[in-house]
Amino acid sequence: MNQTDGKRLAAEAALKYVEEDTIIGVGTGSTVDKFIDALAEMRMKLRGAVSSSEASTQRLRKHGIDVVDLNSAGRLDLYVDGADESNRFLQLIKGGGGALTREKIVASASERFICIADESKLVDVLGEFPLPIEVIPMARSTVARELVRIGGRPELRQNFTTDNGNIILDVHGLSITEPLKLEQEINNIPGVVTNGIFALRPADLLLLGSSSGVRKVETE
Ligand SMILES: O=C[C@H](O)[C@H](O)[C@H](O)COP(=O)(O)O
Repeated sequence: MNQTDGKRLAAEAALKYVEEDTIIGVGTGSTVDKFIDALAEMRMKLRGAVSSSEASTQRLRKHGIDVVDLNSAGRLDLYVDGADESNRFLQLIKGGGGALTREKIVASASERFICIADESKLVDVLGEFPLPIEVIPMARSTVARELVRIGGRPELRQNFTTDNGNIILDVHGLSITEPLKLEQEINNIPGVVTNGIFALRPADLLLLGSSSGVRKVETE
């Protein structure tokens, strides 16, 4: 089984957590694309979806799923999204697709966050995947200098603008042993919109797809 099959299995397994007549929060990425495709079969039973990116919005609409503004949706019961890395506490690195800020907003508006991924995403220590940080363009250099000061090697993501009109710095070389602390520290740098550590709001359940099926990992 390859990574794509693992993603598909996890995405399909998430479907059973979706309740009828609700508005569901939907993340972004290749794993979520599979979830959206699976969600299409129950579109008539959904009230709609709050989307975390323009890409997911387009895909949801293509399947005939109504996309609802978060401001009119109120609090959501469920948010489903992928991740670039997860530790066993379900603290995540996200933002490989650049959608981290809207993802963090929708996750924070949701009672339950189910993360879907293939088994390669589970790691002991976060940080092998370069940490994405969304930055206001005029602050690129000042933010980059601060990131070097805390031990990282920031690289500007080339030819990329976020859905919010900002840039992404991908930070290499961080071994994130205290995710909660680092998430707050980086978010305090002026010019940072948000960073891809999801520790203040970790996932509640991780569904990991692999050749032996779907493994459930819950917070300890
Ligand atoms: O910005 C993108 C998101 O955080 C994705 O959830 C993350 O990059 C994982 O993507 P994929 O499912 O494609 O591995």
